[in-house]
Amino acid sequence: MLQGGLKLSVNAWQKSSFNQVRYASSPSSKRWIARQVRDQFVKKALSQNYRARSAFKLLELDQKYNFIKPGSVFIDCGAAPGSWSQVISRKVYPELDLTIEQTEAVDTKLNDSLIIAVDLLPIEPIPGVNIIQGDFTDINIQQKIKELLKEREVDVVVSDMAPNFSGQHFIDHVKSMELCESSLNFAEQALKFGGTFLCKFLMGESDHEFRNLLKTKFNRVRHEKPQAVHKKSTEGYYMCLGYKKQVDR
Ligand SMILES: C[S@@+](CC[C@H](N)C(=O)[O-])C[C@H]1O[C@@H](n2cnc3c(N)ncnc32)[C@H](O)[C@@H]1O
Repeated sequence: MLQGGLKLSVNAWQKSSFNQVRYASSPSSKRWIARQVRDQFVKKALSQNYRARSAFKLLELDQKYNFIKPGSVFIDCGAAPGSWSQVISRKVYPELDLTIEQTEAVDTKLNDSLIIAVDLLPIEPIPGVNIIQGDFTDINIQQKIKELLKEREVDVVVSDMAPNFSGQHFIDHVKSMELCESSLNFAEQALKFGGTFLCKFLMGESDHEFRNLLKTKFNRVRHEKPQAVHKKSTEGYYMCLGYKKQVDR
């Protein structure tokens, strides 16, 4: 996540971050801030007014697979602070200048797109995005999503959900796979035939099992590690195309 307000210029932000490095209390926070200052994706996010560097993970995947299209229905799970929803909103409402942070409501009837973003944390308003605060794994929250959908089928479910890190890799991996399963369960109910599912996971013992499950449900499943993922990170993404929805006869 980016530190500092969106309105800071890159230079001002760098200057303030250098000061933070000087005054940071612990060595690990010094290292974190120093890494942010050097990070090309942090700089790009600031200059393009994205709320987090992770925007560039979704942009890279969309450039490769071209699945963010106007007129589609999107669910963004684990959306805070909102950079993936910003990417989707800018792509599906190209008529609007969404590079400028706006708080007033935007007429989303420009086309048939629908974007629903869910997170445990609050998300500042994003033009064209319906925000739900709550636990995505809670059926009451999933019911709220269904109410917003009004029986529309979903084209794309993306999940960038990450658990609170315990620091113990195995525990974090298991929690991450639970979030993946929850988003897949929801996707199975909501996606249309041929729909797309993208989910983040932390690599570990059971990711292959999950991948095999995905392969039974989608025509194409690819393991992706976009450039904006830190090299040493165990984070990966499953990009799943062509949902094989069972159609009732
Ligand atoms: C890496 S951040 C997402 C960044 C986001 N894609 C963006 O580009 O701004 C992971 C998010 O997952 C959320 N999260 C984790 N567990 C969740 C849950 N059970 N329900 C909803 N959100 C959850 C966290 O609150 C956190 O904001």
